[in-house]
Amino acid sequence: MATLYQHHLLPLQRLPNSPRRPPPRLRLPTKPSRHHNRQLRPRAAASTTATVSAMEDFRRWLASHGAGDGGKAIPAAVPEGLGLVAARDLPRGEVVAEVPKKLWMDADAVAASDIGRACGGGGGLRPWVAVALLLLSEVARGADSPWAPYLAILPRQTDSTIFWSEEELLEIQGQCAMQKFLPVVVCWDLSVTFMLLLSLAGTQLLSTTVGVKEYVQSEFDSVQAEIISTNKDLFPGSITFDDFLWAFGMLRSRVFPELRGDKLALIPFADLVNHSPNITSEGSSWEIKGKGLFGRELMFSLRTPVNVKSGQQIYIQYDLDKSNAELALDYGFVESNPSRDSFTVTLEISESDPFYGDKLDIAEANGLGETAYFDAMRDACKSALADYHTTIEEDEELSGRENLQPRLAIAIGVRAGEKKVLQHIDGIFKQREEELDGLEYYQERRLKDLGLVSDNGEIIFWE
Ligand SMILES: C[S@@+](CC[C@H](N)C(=O)[O-])C[C@H]1O[C@@H](n2cnc3c(N)ncnc32)[C@H](O)[C@@H]1O
Repeated sequence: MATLYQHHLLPLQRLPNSPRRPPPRLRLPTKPSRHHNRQLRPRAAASTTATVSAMEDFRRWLASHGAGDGGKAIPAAVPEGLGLVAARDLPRGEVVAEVPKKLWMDADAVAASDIGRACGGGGGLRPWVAVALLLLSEVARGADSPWAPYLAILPRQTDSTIFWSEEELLEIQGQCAMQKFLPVVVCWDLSVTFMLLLSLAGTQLLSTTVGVKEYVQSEFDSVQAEIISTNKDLFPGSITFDDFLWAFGMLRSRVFPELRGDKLALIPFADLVNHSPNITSEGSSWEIKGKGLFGRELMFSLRTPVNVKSGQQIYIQYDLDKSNAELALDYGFVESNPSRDSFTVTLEISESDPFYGDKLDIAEANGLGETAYFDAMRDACKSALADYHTTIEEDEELSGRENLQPRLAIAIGVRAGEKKVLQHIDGIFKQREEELDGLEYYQERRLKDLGLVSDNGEIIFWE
């Protein structure tokens, strides 16, 4: 336990957004954040009037570039920050936002920019790093940027766990006991997907968040050395890790999930659409199509997946497959839907184990032949459950309280979900343990494979 606890604390102490770090110097957008953690990135004072005028500028900018679709959706302040509100009754499938390619921040925009010129078209960079650098260099240009009205309405941060303080992150701690010695490698979630993995990997939200930040830090170190420090004209103020993390967080939370790799793009206006758990349709709510003369101009077209009344907010479904931990990491919210709960259990067979081959064989065949294995799984579940500082009942009581801070609500939602999944796994192993007598033993199965035992379990003698 002590070792595992340290495993989480060590990287956390090095978290780059620690309040001990000097404040970022890049002037980031001044849209007021509804998020409560102001330590990391103190924002410039911005009055409501400034926001209203920023929104007006943004709307004018959209209209002047032919974005929108007859003003059916209006960017507006909503409980989730900003969002799209229906200007009239909209039937399901109606196009609500059309955004021409010239407004997208994507690989082509990078190639056409000074960033692209400075690094050979930007093609050598990872797509997200290239767009992140474009975003930061355009922020650095201030009012001279062609995207200035869009940049001005971007949030300073979201409730994604990458923006949480160390104290906030520790609210979700607890799950590390699963990394103790155990005989087989198993990865499981509430949908009872049974997968076999052959390496040890901590997969819970806390360690994932730390891992993501370490990854972003290493990317930052490279671009800092190779691009930022050698192109002072593009980045006149210094770019800090916090700035780079902000750009990463914006991409992570705003890019439509299907726009991956070279297609990665920030689509102003369309990226204001918020998520609702009530939208359960699998199909995509958007498409890219040709418009104008000979369909030459590419247009990002967003549709409403359901009927929306005038004045109501337009929502889409971000991703039905994401767990609550992934939603918390990418967007900074969770759902109460239990199918979003997950706890990935990653255990390993030690290669020095004298029965390594046999255990691996058992694992690969999904064989469940040893009482010890069930005991270990059940012990691991209990041990992991004991590591949480609160019980499910306490979490439920806490989550029912009024005016819960959004990040605390996320932490409670994720850790309660993990515990429910652990209890579920424990229940399954308990049940299988009780059924053990009826299961085919490994030795018996191997003899059967060799044709030495009949289906009724009798040894076949061929002499
Ligand atoms: C694509 S942006 C949507 C526009 C965003 N609301 C804004 O103010 O710019 C995604 C972000 O919106 C917020 N968001 C979207 N759907 C939400 C929901 N159902 N609950 C809470 N926040 C949500 C989260 O901050 C998320 O990271």
